[in-house]
Amino acid sequence: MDEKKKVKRDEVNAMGYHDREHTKNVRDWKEVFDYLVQNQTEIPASHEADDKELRTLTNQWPQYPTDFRETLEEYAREVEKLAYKLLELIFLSLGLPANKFNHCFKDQSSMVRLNYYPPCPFPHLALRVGKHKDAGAIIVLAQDDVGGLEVTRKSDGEWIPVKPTPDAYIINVGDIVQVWNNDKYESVEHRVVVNSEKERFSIPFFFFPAHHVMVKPVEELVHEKNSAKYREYNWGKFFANRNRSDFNKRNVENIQIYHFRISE
Ligand SMILES: O=C(O)CCC(=O)C(=O)O
Ligand SMILES: [Fe+2]
Repeated sequence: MDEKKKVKRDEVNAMGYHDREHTKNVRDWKEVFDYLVQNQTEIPASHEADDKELRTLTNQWPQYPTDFRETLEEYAREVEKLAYKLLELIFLSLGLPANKFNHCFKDQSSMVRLNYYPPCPFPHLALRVGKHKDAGAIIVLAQDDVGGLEVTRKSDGEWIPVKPTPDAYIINVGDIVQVWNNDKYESVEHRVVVNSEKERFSIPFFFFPAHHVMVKPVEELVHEKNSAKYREYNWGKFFANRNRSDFNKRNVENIQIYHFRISE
């Protein structure tokens, strides 16, 4: 049996290998291996608001290659340090204490994803990853030199390719940072377009807080001229809701932070 099939994810444990992800209910052209930064992590068992049950996710590691686990765990530890640093710089830039939100990541639900995008013979019919905004706090993305990542330009909504820069990460602000700072730094909409000839690898690190964290605009930033733009929401439930289409295509729209927007 393929080594990857032995660590295939299932309905109970979302970690490990899979090749059937959907973004906004459309199947993506890729294979994925997901692992948590904290080997065991609690998340809500369902997206239902009044269901308090938790589920423990555990990493699944293949036996081969033998140094796979050790290498990836070390990678996660190092990128986690960078993510904390970036978060601290964001808060400093807003005139707030650098470590203001570090406690939210004590029981973090952060994960790393290894993306393999095979060449796609039907480039007009598929996307490697459909358009979306990343839900977490910060995303540290490593990619190879193939390209395909695109972001929307705010002024006119055009898709702009992000040219790969050797040995550099792409840093994305996620929805949580956007809500914390009340829209000062916005999470960008992005997608990955297919390539009919070349395969592509990318490794995003998703910096996610603990499931119980309630996300809302930081009080110090909210005042008469800058009223809170979002109602408070629970991270774990948001994430569980977002992942509802992981296994099956659904007819529900994905949850987005604008669903928590306070109308002016
Ligand atoms: O592969 C990439 O460059 C980005 C993937 C992505 O946007 C995601 O997994 O959220
Ligand atoms: Fe993304």
